[in-house]
Amino acid sequence: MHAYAGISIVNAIPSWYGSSGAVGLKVKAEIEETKEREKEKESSLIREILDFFESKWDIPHLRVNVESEVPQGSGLKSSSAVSVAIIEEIYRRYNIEYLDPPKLSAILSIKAGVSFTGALDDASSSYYGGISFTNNKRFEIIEMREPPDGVSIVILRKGNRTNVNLKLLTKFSLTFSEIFKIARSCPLKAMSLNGFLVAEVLGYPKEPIEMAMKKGALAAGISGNGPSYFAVTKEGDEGPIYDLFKKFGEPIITRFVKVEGHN
Ligand SMILES: Nc1ncnc2c1ncn2[C@@H]1O[C@H](COP(=O)(O)OP(=O)(O)OP(=O)(O)O)[C@@H](O)[C@H]1O
Ligand SMILES: O=C(O)C1=C[C@@H](O)[C@@H](O)[C@H](O)C1
Repeated sequence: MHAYAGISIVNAIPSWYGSSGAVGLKVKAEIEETKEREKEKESSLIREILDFFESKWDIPHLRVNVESEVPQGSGLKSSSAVSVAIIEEIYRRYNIEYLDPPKLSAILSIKAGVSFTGALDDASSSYYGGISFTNNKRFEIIEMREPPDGVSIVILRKGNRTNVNLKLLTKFSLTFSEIFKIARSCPLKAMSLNGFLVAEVLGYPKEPIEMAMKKGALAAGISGNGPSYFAVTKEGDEGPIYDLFKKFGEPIITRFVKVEGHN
């Protein structure tokens, strides 16, 4: 099964309220049965998911193959996409019905230590497409919404996040919960506010965001906990932002993904 990478509208770490938009970069996961698992080759997240299923259901040992269009440690929701895709594959293959894949992904991501809040916002957009609004503390999807039409997204993919002090974000919980309220009526505005604040607090350069806005982007920011940047433009207006981002790395142009639903 494939799931989607995503960009942040509101980072949930400070206030537990999060919002994420699915984009057309895919993460595919396939499972195959194996005699022995090679646990030392599994990422902590994959190990947690396989251990969970083996402990609860009588299923064979599995090996997971992941093909991803986004690098790990990029802030582009790779971990949530990998986990919802594996969970869905296992459900389908062994006819298991349990929690919705995004909810189970959130629980197992916390257990695996790869997420603070479980990132239900990321997992929901990754699995269903569209834009998610979630309360991660309550494992609650508040709303799944269609993304805006007629826009393109230019992403500056950067991987291998180095140590950033995510605890600093929690000092700004009130501001982020206000940004979440703004996101409910104006996701594009919230993306930029979130992006500026995340960059400021975590110490990422704000230049790519500021310059993208000056060049006419509708929104720009940092995704997740960084280090990837993105900008939203009117369809057809990507050129100047693409050229700008090219100065900082290898940009890619994509679109929001509409709500597809797997249910
Ligand atoms: N392609 C992958 N294959 C296997 N495991 C992965 C993959 N991507 C992520 N993971 C697992 O998820 C963990 C966290 O991933 P990562 O730091 O990439 O999160 P992210 O989703 O990019 O970040 P953010 O939450 O800021 O968007 C990794 O340490 C690894 O255990
Ligand atoms: O670890 C987490 O809980 C999160 C990480 C980032 O992707 C955030 O964007 C997300 O909202 C929550």
